[in-house]
Amino acid sequence: MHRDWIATARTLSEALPYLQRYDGATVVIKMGGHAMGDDEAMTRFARDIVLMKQCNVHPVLVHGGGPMINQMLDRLGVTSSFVGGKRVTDAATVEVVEMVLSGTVNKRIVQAINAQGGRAVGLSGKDANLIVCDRASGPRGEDLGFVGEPTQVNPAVLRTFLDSAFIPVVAPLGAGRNGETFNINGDNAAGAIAAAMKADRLLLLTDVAGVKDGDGDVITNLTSQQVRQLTEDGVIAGGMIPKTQTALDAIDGGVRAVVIVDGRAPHAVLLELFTEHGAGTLIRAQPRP
Ligand SMILES: Nc1ncnc2c1ncn2[C@@H]1O[C@H](COP(=O)(O)OP(=O)(O)O)[C@@H](O)[C@H]1O
Ligand SMILES: CC(=O)N[C@@H](CCC(=O)OP(=O)(O)O)C(=O)O
Repeated sequence: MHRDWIATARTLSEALPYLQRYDGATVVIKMGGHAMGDDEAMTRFARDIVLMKQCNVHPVLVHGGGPMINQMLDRLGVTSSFVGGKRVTDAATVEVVEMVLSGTVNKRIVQAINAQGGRAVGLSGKDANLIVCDRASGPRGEDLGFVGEPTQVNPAVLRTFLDSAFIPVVAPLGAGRNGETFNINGDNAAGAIAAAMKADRLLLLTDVAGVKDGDGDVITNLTSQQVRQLTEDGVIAGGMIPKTQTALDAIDGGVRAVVIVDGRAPHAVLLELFTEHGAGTLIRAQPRP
């Protein structure tokens, strides 16, 4: 029994250098719909976020919710398709997307954090013009309807949260210049916010252990150059393309490092930030010295 207590104390003690390294840091965390899991997993995630904030590491949460949007569209009998990893979004679909993301999904996360003693505040990219968008188009110039490409991010509202106990939770919607509402891919929204805030870390929580090589093994460290090569070789494909592209854009935009990590793994965020057992794939501009 005593040995267990000592092991627990040692784990806490070993967190000190990480707590010092991240003191006052801004960490943007994107939680994909597939990574959200059941209520127990959500509670665990929420507790980790509250612990981070308590340790003076400032989380800015951005969420997805693709599977939840699909469920609601099914219930309403609306079909939707994807081009280049983005949902083709007509006027009726964007109404459903906003309802699900800003409503159900956003408030589920907000409530989970607040139930753990945090003070989460839900926002979307439309609040305070946080994310202003132009129309995005597909890889071959396809019309995607109301899908937004973030062109101007105004993070002032998020900065006010950094100096307070509040934890912002952002739904990936954007404001158009002519009053439109735009649906933004969650990874894109998180990357744009992380770059605008010059975040210390961007964590992309997904449903795989990290970026895998040709043999299916997780690559723990990648440079921007290696990401470009693996994409050219077709090893990085499908849903991993927008994620790694977001990582490169964020690094070009001044984010120090991006980690793609398995959000289904218990305490993935804590392990990544506060222990030497960082999981997933770390992408940075230069290789580690
Ligand atoms: N090299 C790779 N390493 C890991 N996953 C990859 C790779 N290439 C393609 N993928 C695919 O990318 C998917 C992750 O993207 P996606 O499903 O869009 O995630 P999310 O829903 O979390 O945003 C993985 O489930 C996997 O099928
Ligand atoms: C334009 C676009 O594709 N938007 C996404 C927004 C949600 C999202 O990104 O959800 P995940 O992170 O769970 O995939 C969509 O409509 O599904």
